[in-house]
Amino acid sequence: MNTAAVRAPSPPVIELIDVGFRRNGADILRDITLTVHAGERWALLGPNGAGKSTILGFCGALSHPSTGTARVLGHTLGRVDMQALRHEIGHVNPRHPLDSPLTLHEVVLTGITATIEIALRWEPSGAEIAAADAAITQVGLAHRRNARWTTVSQGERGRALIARALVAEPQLLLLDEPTTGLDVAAREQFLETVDALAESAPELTTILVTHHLEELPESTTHAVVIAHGGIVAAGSVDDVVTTEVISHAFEHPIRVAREAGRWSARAGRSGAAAA
Ligand SMILES: Nc1ncnc2c1ncn2[C@@H]1O[C@H](COP(=O)(O)OP(=O)(O)OP(=O)(O)O)[C@@H](O)[C@H]1O
Repeated sequence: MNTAAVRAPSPPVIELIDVGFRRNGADILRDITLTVHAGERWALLGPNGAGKSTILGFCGALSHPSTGTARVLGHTLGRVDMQALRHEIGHVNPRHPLDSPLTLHEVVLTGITATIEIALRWEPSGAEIAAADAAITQVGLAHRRNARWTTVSQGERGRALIARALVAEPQLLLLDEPTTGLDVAAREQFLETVDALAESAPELTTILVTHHLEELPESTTHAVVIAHGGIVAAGSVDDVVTTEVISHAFEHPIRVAREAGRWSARAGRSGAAAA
């Protein structure tokens, strides 16, 4: 018997129903309806200004929509303590605004208090120190545990920020253009780390925003493409990340290919230069 066929569907991690977002008289998002289930690994794609960060802001309980309903981990935004909800969500922001020379281990510990610096009058317990060490090992950085943040490379920082997010045992992990500024080797190491989560944390739901299809982890299962504040396509990654959908969203001919699990995009030329 196929047990997958009879298994009850998992409750949604994100539910956006007819969501709209309006600022200064302008519709930034409209008619956004999207459901994300536990263990799915989504890519959020679209051209500059499409509204990706705004949607990620709802998923991260940083803001709530002007119209419609947004539920995150079962809580309706606007009717929940957003700050408390944020503790259940890991957020990897490559522009982590840290000024002081904490060690990598200390930066990971700040994931427990959801602060940038070590929280005042806070002493991590033995279990919390061990959890930080486990998360650092999980992302392959045990040898850099005591390195000062200022001496940690961009690539290592990206992986350390995943460890910082994981130490709080989130159900949802948001990755906001996480490979920005990484060289090609560091990018691959970062993507390997993300792919490894699919094995080590299969129930963890991830949403990754990127402009570049080459930066999609192999383990991506679903994608949503947005343009001009609306959804162009959403669903299984192989149905959505196609030449047709991407060309439509970016309003430009873009040939999409998938080879050995990874995606590539080749943009056509307008022809003006050749004329
Ligand atoms: N609070 C706000 N007030 C006014 N306009 C806003 C606000 N937030 C976003 N916008 C506008 O809404 C549009 C969508 O912004 P958003 O940052 O979500 O797009 P994005 O897809 O993440 O873009 P990018 O790829 O350039 O980061 C942009 O035109 C932006 O200028």
